[in-house]
Amino acid sequence: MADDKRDEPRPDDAAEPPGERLSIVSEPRDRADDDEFKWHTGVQRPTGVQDAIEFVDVHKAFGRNKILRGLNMGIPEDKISMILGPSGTGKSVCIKHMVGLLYPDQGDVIVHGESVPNMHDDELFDMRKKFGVLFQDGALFGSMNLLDNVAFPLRQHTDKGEDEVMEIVQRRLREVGLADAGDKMPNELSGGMRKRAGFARALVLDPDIVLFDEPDSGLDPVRTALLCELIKEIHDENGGAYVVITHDIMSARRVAEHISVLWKGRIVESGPAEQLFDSDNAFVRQFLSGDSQGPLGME
Ligand SMILES: Nc1ncnc2c1ncn2[C@@H]1O[C@H](COP(=O)(O)OP(=O)(O)OP(=O)(O)O)[C@@H](O)[C@H]1O
Repeated sequence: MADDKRDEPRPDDAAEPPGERLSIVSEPRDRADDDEFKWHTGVQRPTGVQDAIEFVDVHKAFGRNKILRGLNMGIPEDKISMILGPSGTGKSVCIKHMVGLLYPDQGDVIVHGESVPNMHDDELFDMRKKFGVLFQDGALFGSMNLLDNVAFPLRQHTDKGEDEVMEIVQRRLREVGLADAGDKMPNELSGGMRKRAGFARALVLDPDIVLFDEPDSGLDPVRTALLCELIKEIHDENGGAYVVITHDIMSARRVAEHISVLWKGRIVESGPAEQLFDSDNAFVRQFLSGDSQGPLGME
C-alpha cells in the first residue's frame, strides 16, 4: 500500500500535467462523496422571495465529529420554514449558528445580508435583537411569574415605561391564550402552557425572525396541533421569518410553508412545502412519509 502511494502524483509535483494530477488525486474522494451524498441533489427550489438567512458552504466539527459538511441553505423572508432531518443531524447546531452562539469552521452565515461570524460583539448584540427564540421547554425563569418572565426582554433591552411594558405583555399573553395566567409561576403550568408562555416572551420585542427549537417535543398530539395553529395565526398577524426545527412530520404538514431537509450535514433538498411533499427524491419521500423503507437506516 505504502509502495503504491509512493508512485502516486503529489499535488505539489510540478512535473505532472495539472489536469491528470487532479483527476488521479481527487477521484477516490469524489466516489466516496457520490455514494454518501447521492440523494443530496442540493436543489433549492425557488421561493420567489429573498432569503432572511443564508448558510454558505458551512462546515462545523466538534473534535473529529463532523456535523455540518458544506451546508448551503436559504431561509426565506416572511415564511414559516422548517428544517427537518433525522436526530443528531445538526438542526440545533444550525440554529446556534444563526444567532452567533456557534461559529463555522469554514463558510459563512448571513443574516439580512450581514455575515454573523464577522460581527464584532456590539454588532452581534444588536443583531440578536432581531431574533425571538422559543426553546424546547420555554426556558422560563423559575423564580418569576409569567408576567415578569414575558416582561424580562422589554425591561432588559428597551427603555419603555412600566405601563407600556405591561400593555405589551398582556397583549402577548392574550394572543397565546394565557391572559389569566400572568401571576402563575412556571412550575404551576403544564408543558404546553410553558411553551406558549415562551412563545409570548419570544415575541415581545417584535422580532423579524423567530426560531423554534422543537416546539412539539413533549406535547401530546392535540396540544401539538393547537400549538401549530397558534404559530400559524401569530405568523399571519405579525409576519417575519419563522424557523422551526422538528422531526415531527405532522407538524410540518400543518404549518410549513418552506422545508429544508438536512442529512449528513448538507441539504438533501429544499423548497416550498407542497413541492417537497411531492418530491421524487427517495430520501425526501422516505423521511416525509415516515417510511421504514428507503435510504435512511438506523445508523
Ligand atoms: N457544543 C457541542 N459540543 C460537542 N458536540 C456537539 C455540540 N453541540 C452539538 N453537538 C453534537 O452535534 C450533533 C448534532 O446535534 P444537534 O443537537 O444539532 O442535532 P439535532 O439534529 O438537533 O438532533 P435532535 O433532532 O435529536 O435534537 C450531535 O452529535 C451532538 O452531540
